[in-house]
Amino acid sequence: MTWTLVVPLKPLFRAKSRLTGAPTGLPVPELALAFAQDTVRAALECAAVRGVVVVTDDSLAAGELRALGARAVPDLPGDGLNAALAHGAAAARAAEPDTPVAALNADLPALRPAELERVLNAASGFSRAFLPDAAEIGTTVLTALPRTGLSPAFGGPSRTRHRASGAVELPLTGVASVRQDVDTPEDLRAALELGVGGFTSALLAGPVPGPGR
Ligand SMILES: Nc1nc2c(ncn2[C@@H]2O[C@H](COP(=O)(O)OP(=O)(O)OP(=O)(O)O)[C@@H](O)[C@H]2O)c(=O)[nH]1
Ligand SMILES: C=C(OP(=O)(O)O)C(=O)O
Repeated sequence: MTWTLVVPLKPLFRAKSRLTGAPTGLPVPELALAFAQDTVRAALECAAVRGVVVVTDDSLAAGELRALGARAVPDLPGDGLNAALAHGAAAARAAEPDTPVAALNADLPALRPAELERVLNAASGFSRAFLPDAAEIGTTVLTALPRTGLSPAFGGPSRTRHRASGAVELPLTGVASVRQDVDTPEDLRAALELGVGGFTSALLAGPVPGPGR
């Protein structure tokens, strides 16, 4: 079974507000874009993924993520995260009515394709399933089989809401890269320990000094 992933991304100028003032000293919008690029690139390298639909109103991010092979669609006007996910799932199924769909956060810079494949393969046994984030409060992946509504309830303590909605919590170990979302400077440290992808690591390494500098 191969999945269409729906990746929501806020406009970069308001994304990742909890990283403002982080010791990296880097502009937060640049970090948010690099996280999304690493997330989408790893997702597209996953053998269980047939495509990625990014939902974003940010034209710069849409262009960069299309360049990696994702499809990008704008948000519905004024609706927020869960509406964006439902809209992305509908766009995916308008193109491919029988695809299973999975919401995936855009802030997983350490994501490893093989770990994502384990999560999606485990999810294929349940009509709806989810993976809690590393903090065990939120959610990083929510899945729905063909002809099943995604019914996303993301935002803050979404683990409890997804469980209450009937989605099955996947009891997996060894998938830390799929669970490590980055909201705070502490999360970024944890992601760096796991090993982040090339966009984030290049940004954190800074520009290569030119001659005479
Ligand atoms: N398309 C879209 N994506 C959203 C929206 N709100 C949040 N997201 C995305 O959903 C995921 C979780 O978002 P949040 O935790 O609310 O926001 P964040 O930018 O990650 O972090 P904070 O600003 O620190 O809350 C991230 O990938 C966001 O970019 C929205 O209104 N539209
Ligand atoms: C929106 C969510 O994530 P975050 O931890 O980024 O707030 C969530 O987990 O539902």
